[in-house]
Amino acid sequence: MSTLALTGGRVLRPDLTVDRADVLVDQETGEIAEIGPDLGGAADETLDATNSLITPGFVNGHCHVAMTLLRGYADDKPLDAWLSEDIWPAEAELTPEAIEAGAELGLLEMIRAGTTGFADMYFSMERVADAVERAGLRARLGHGVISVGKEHEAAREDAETGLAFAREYDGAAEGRIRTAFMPHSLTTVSTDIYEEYVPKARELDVPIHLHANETADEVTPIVEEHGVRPLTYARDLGLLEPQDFLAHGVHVDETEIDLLAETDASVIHCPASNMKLASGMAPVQTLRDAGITVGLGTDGAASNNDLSLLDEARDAAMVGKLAADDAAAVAADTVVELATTGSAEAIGLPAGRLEPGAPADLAVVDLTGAHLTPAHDLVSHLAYAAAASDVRHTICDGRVLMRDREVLPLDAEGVCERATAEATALIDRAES
Ligand SMILES: N[C@@H](CCSC[C@H]1O[C@@H](n2cnc3c(=O)[nH]cnc32)[C@H](O)[C@@H]1O)C(=O)O
Ligand SMILES: [Zn+2]
Repeated sequence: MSTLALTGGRVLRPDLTVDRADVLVDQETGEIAEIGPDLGGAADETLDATNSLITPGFVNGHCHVAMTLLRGYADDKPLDAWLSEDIWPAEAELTPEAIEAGAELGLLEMIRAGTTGFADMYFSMERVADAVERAGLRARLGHGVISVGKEHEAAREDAETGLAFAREYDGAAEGRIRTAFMPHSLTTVSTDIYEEYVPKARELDVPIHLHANETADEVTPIVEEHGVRPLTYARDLGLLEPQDFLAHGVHVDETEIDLLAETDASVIHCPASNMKLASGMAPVQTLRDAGITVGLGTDGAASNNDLSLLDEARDAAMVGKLAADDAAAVAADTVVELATTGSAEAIGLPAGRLEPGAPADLAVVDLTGAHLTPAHDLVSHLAYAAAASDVRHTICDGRVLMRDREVLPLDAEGVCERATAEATALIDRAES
């Protein structure tokens, strides 16, 4: 077997305790072979982890990775106006080449932030899948289906594209890519499309992922049109199976929380996007207390405006306390779990865990920064003080994706140049 050893560091165990140990990775299976003292000697390749913490790789439960092209293009507006006045007109000019360039930029950023897995909803997803295959991460990918503003046949075609992608790409990139059927939201996809396509997605046995209960403006029309709360409507459409996951879940009432707990569907909390678009605050502590699986997502870079799960963890803790009016709510260990195993479980990808036999999806965080000194509690540092730029090495499926801040599978300079050129041309087309 070919082996990789991470030596001289500390490891964050699944019970969130920390101790000094080396980690030996079997690069053929992509799994952790052994954790213990002095494992460097016999390994084929070594990564220095001195003064560093080895953690499970971070998992981004909800993203639109190619939206890096629109980072900073339109800010400071609520969801409705932001999408309809700025984002959708610009997205109408996207080409498959632009999406691939934007996806590569996002993947570069994610690797540099210690992210090893993510869920993504966008279009031209075969180009996103190509970029993921090259970059080496794991992903749950789906074509975002929208019917609003389209003739019925055009909406059906969009849904067919979504099904075809889910069918053809599940298991791609040696199994690192999994798929889902991804209707955009409960208000942007019509009831008849749901009625026709949810059963078809079930036949493929892929999860369903959608935006739900993100803003108060989305709740009212559903209650008015269907006479029930959005998640009751979703359940009636067959949308809340255990493998399904919803982005946001900000405006959920008690009956909807009960429904999520009963059905076992998961919620991806996106605190930065929710704060930036002033959508509201998800009741994260209440969702967790109800036994609901909660993950953490950045959403797209245009509503965040970065793709760092460490930032997101800190935001989740801060806003979670405010929402619960309780400083003890959404504590440090909770957000570290949300950013790793919580997201992985919600989106149905294997999670990195510091134990033998687990996938070697790892991030190595440099602890020498002034902002991480002293080191009373490393879980606290991950939750409240560490930044994406502290991540030294990133490993996914046993392969080193970043070594000492150098991203190996991608040419960082070329990726940034291409993305800048595509983003500039995109905005020129959108505004001409
Ligand atoms: N096939 C669709 C594409 C949908 S992709 C998913 C969409 O979600 C949009 N989006 C990004 N962030 C959010 C959010 O927070 N809420 C709702 N939609 C979002 C994103 O801009 C993109 O248009 C089409 O032809 O338009
Ligand atoms: Zn989104």
